[in-house]
Amino acid sequence: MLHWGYEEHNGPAHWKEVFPVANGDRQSPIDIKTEETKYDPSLRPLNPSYDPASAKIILNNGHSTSVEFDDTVNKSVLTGGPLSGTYRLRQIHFHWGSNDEAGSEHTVDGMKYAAELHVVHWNAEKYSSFVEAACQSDGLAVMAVFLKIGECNPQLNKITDHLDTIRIKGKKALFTNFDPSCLLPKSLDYWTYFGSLTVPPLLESVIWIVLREPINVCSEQLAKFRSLLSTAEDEVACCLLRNFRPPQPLRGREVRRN
Ligand SMILES: NS(=O)(=O)c1ccc(S(=O)(=O)NCc2cccs2)s1
Ligand SMILES: [Zn+2]
Repeated sequence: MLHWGYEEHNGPAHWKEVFPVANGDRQSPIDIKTEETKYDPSLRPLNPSYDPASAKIILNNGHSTSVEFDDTVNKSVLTGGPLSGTYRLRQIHFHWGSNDEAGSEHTVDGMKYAAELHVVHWNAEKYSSFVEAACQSDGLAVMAVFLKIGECNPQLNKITDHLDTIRIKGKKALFTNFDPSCLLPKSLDYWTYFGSLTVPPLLESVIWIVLREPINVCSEQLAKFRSLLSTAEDEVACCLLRNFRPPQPLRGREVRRN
């Protein structure tokens, strides 16, 4: 496999050839079987606290589009929920499918949503860098939000309005004054479990926090993500039509809910 991606020749089924942890016992995403989740009274309310000035750039890295934040200080953080300590906001990004019938990474009783937002944080209290944290079992905390097809979402336009300026892999543009809380649903009720990055290097360092309430987006908004290119300037243009990893074996893990 040349470089990992989401096509037949380099997609999720091939990743284990370069990243053997793909067959590990705490891989993500998973199918959440709601009847088997366990209520845990020790779980606290989630407490996201983000400063819009922390937003820096919007980027097409060839695998997704992300908004990168200034994570040199504790200005945008997530505390509470299943977390002990303060996790610092690093970036947000999306996963989507080639049509509205599939696109989310986590599924709920086998049901696929149209897309999924990931809000990535790292344990800046215990570790001195993101990359160090990404190698620790409690290093990262990713909040996942399901996107379902319905009314257009004016907040999402803040992202999709910029996608035509970063069509090509590697392109980035200034992007500030953005608080990702605007993309969270009313309820912050969640499921939580121990898992991994859903993209190579698939490191098993993520405390997953999956919000139970989806947000609405419309088909036209999702279509804009599919026009991003997974290829750079000097390559034959190829659209990033889908970028979700399918659910992985639970391997006896527990999924708790608040
Ligand atoms: N789908 S997901 O939430 O699991 C993420 C995808 C990419 C993420 S990252 O930007 O944090 N880089 C991950 C890293 C690269 C090298 C060391 S860690 S997190
Ligand atoms: Zn992701």
